[in-house]
Amino acid sequence: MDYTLLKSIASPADLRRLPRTELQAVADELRAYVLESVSRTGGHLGSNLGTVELTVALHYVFNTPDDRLVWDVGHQTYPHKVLTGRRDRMDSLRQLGGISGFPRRDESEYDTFGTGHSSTSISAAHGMAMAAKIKGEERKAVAIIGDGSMTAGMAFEALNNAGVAHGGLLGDVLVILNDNDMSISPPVGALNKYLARLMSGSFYTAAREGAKSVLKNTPLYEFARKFEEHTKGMVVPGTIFEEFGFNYVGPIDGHDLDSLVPTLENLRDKKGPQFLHIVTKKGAGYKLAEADPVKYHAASGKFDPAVGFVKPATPGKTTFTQVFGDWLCDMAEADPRLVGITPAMREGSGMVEFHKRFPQRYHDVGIAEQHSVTFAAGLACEGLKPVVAIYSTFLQRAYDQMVHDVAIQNLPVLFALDRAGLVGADGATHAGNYDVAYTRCVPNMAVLTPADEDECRQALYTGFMHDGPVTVRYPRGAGAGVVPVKAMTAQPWGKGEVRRQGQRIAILAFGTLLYAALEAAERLDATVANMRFVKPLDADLVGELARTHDALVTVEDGCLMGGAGSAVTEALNAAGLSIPVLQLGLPDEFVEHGDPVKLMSLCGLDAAGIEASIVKRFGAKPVVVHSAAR
Ligand SMILES: Cc1ncc(C[n+]2csc(CCOP(=O)(O)OP(=O)(O)O)c2C)c(N)n1
Ligand SMILES: CC(=O)[C@@H](O)[C@H](O)COP(=O)(O)O
Ligand SMILES: [Mg+2]
Repeated sequence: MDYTLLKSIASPADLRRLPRTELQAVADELRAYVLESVSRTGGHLGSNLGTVELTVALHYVFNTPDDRLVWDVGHQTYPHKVLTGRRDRMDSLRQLGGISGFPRRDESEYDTFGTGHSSTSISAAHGMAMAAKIKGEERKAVAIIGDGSMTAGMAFEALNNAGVAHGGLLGDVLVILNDNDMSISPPVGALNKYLARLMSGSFYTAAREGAKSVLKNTPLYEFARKFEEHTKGMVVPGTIFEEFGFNYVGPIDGHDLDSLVPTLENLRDKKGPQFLHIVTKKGAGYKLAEADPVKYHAASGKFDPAVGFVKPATPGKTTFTQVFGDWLCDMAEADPRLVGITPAMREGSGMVEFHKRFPQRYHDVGIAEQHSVTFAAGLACEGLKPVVAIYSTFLQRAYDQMVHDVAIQNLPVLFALDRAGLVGADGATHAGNYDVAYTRCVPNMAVLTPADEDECRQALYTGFMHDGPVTVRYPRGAGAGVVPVKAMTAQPWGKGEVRRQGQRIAILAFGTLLYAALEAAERLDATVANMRFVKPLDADLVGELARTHDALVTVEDGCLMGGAGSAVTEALNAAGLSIPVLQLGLPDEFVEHGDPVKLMSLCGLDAAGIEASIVKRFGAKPVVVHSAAR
């Protein structure tokens, strides 16, 4: 395809100059372009293919960027990026120095709100709509949210707030529910069942009072009019969204531009909170993705669109996620009290097999991180042993639940924290940089940082056996390749181990950076300790190393501020030990998207970087002046 139309669109203003009859051709080119570029870069696929017509219609009808589009999650914004002046940069998507896979305010004026985590769009759009009212400006704010993201409490908190007037002001906010009957996995929960009922009874809603005028000029209007004649006097039931104060319209076909464009035009001209329910297909227009939307949610790398995603001929290294999934099944086999919980991340968290084998002990609670944690607390109160499998970045959502519902009551909940540290292509929104800092300060919480695959299995077992809340953190992908021993052995609680005996400098490694530290230590003849626990910290080992070395170096793949290195300095202070300490970890800045190996190197957290930092601080032949307190 030579993308003649797309090439003529440098910005949405160009799109708006085209006759409506050309829009389907634009959509066809756009879909092909997105598929082709994702096949070269990897990235989210199904959701982008499913929102092509919606994106064209939105930029055609609304006066963007003056009217604000807020994309929930933002994993479906590739067509939006192409239409908003970033067509030529799509080949750099999610790569170091390239454009982000999510909307970014610093990337384009059309990206009105940065996302990555779900269910924020209605709140943000409501804020923008209210700001327009307060400032006396005429503009619309549109939130585009998927059916999966709609399950989060935050979406309903926003509806609850946006549907009523405040001080006489009612925002002109339009919520578009993009219902493709999919989350990453098949959708779960009562809301999904409700939306399905709305879909099957669509003739009812099409005939509702508020909807009729909006459907004018659409193919649905005549149908709605006839239906109204037929049902005169009948009470048509309201939708939940109307109860929240929104004018509900739909469901309409989100791939049919002849319905979408006039419906959006009519909604654009209405005041107050509007709600449009559209129905789309995840992966639309690409048969393989339509047939298997779970697999085609995202591409991990390049692929041939004619062939689709293929498994590599030789299996890759076992990932930490797989280690967790195997451990979970083995542990469930051994202990009938185990219950596995995921907030909508079954595949990413390695729980597919567990779901198959233990369906009654598997709970996908939807995109509901807060609920997942308090639900686990409830299970634990009744003597069960919940394991919450959650990405480090998403546990941020449930901080109070972790503190208030789990830790204060000292309940035995195991948090399996996947995606700890930098995650690579998803960038700062998904990086798990903060969990050590935000968990270790909470009383009763134990924080385990396994160094490799086997340690991960044993740490999960150790945490599971502990009678209190525990986090076990591990990164995306594979580690050093240490094949887990099948037998599960509890690690000595709160104890680290010396892995290399050297002189003068002692490196205290937390987590998978142990191996980079060992490599650096070889060249410096430094001692290396695998600390295993951030909390309880092995204060005896810290003291011993401080007394026998000239300087300590802490190494971790989490944020420096408040992290494991800080725990070490606190322990030294508490023991009255004074020794130079170099703390290595992630800096006080958001690390961009890109290849994780390169990113770690840029942060000075590969073997060469660790060595260089030590040499820089302590000299090539590390000799440090002894402190008075030793
Ligand atoms: C708070 C949060 N939890 C989990 C995720 C991971 N996640 C990204 S997309 C997605 C599914 C979203 O479903 P939906 O909104 O229906 O969009 P679709 O993928 O169907 O287009 C999930 C669970 C996230 N981004 N944010
Ligand atoms: C958009 C989103 O939040 C998910 O799709 C995320 O990108 C998945 O990340 P992993 O590939 O690490 O599971
Ligand atoms: Mg969906």
